[in-house]
Amino acid sequence: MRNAHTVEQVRAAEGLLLDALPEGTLMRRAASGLAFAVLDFLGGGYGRRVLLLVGSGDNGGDALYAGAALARRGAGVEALLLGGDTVHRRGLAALLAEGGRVVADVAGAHLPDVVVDGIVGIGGQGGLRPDAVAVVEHLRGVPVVAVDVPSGVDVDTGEVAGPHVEAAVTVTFGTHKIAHLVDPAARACGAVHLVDIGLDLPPAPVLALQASDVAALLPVPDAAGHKYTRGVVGVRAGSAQYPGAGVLCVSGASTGLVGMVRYDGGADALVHACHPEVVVGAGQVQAWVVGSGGGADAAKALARSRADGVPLVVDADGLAAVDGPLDVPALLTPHAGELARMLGVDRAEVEAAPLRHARAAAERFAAVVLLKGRHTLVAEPGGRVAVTTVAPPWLATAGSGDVLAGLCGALLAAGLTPFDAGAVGSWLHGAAAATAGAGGPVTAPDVAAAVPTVCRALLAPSHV
Ligand SMILES: NC(=O)C1=CN([C@@H]2O[C@H](COP(=O)(O)OP(=O)(O)OC[C@H]3O[C@@H](n4cnc5c(N)ncnc54)[C@H](OP(=O)(O)O)[C@@H]3O)[C@@H](O)[C@H]2O)[C@@H](O)CC1
Ligand SMILES: Nc1ncnc2c1ncn2[C@@H]1O[C@H](COP(=O)(O)OP(=O)(O)O)[C@@H](O)[C@H]1O
Ligand SMILES: [K+]
Repeated sequence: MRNAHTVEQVRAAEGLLLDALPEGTLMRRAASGLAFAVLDFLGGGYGRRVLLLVGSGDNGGDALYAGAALARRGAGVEALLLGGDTVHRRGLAALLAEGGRVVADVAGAHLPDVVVDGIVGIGGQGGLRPDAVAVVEHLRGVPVVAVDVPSGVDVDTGEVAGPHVEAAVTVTFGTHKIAHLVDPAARACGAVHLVDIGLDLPPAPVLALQASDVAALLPVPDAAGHKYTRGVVGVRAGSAQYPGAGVLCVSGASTGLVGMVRYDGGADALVHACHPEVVVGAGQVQAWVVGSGGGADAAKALARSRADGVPLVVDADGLAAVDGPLDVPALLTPHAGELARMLGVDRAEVEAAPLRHARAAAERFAAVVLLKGRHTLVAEPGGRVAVTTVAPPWLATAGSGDVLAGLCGALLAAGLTPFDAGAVGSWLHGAAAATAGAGGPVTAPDVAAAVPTVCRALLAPSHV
């Protein structure tokens, strides 16, 4: 599991350790991990030119101590102090003692091989300040290693208020922060490298499942069971207008993770032709998937499915009929445009603050909300959020959302909670796209077809 904690949680954990350790221990651990990451990025230290951007706080202190270590390894290290008269004094003394130097500005100077962004970390408020914006703009094109977070992003929300640092690598300490997982800030982090500094932390409000977590949650058949004990998922998706959505939703449901798939939508001839294993017609199910390509019939399909009292996945056209708290366990699967309509806001507002809007929708509709995107968010009422980070951008292709809805429905029918079904389903979906595409394009049917291959790899002994 990759855990992302809030600034408040990190400060509390840091406070406990600070009392127990000699002064400066945590910063030395952080700076030494940072220096190794910069050396790794540069492929060595000797003869390399490093520019430190140093703010007024401990984030700047980390950069200065790391700069001292890099200077000791033969790098030419310069520091631009952006905190006015305030700077981490001992960090600066360490840098100067190793032959580093302070520069007054960067205009006209040769560009360095790497910039170390120690402008601001978890103590940051608001976006980058104008002096820092000008410097960052001037250095655009030079790779940046960010200290803890790229300066200018909001650490606890993943939002960005304006110009901010775009890092090639972010080196963080103790635990991930929410900005490392949640877009748009996550897009500015580059590769995130975590340095263990010994913090003891409580459960994280935001997490990202890793392969071993998904393997542990995957429903596997009981040796003494039969198809009904594995669960039956019902699909009410597709219509005369959008028959393909019904087929794709069924293809996501019918990847072998449940004992049976029923289809009760408006495209039964095509679904039956494409999926002879599917039973056509209404009947008893453990979960319904409603709405993908459902057109005008989606509202009725939702009402019928709710009346059954079983857990639901509600997608696409079905979402328009969700107007208040749901009375059955449910997973809603909007993209940003659909979530914006549900909340009565603009799509751009959702894209700028996906975490805030996914959490707000989870409270408002009393359901788990899976907000699709580059980093898909799965938010449950109460605030816990899973982020799926494994999907390649090729997955943004028509119909792949229908596959996801069916896949999540199968996991619900197999007995997973709506939160786990959303987190595991979106992980399998992203991994299937990566497997099927192997670095190149995929279509929605390719994604569904690759799900069993992904599951097989997860169930191999190395993952269990
Ligand atoms: N916690 C841990 O476990 C460990 C933490 N460690 C490190 O400490 C870092 C946190 O250090 P921190 O608390 O000193 O805060 P930090 O981010 O340097 O900012 C401080 C000052 O910046 C200023 N400022 C504010 N907003 C700004 C802006 N937008 N743009 C520019 N300046 C801005 C503001 O001062 P002001 O200018 O307003 O007076 C504020 O007081 C953390 O990220 C990690 O790197 C590791 O060493 C070890 C383990
Ligand atoms: N940039 C991206 N990187 C990775 N995955 C993406 C990206 N953009 C969209 N996706 C994924 O592509 C899928 C598209 O779903 P959706 O918009 O519902 O398509 P459709 O309605 O055509 O089925 C979602 O699973 C979403 O998370
Ligand atoms: K920083």
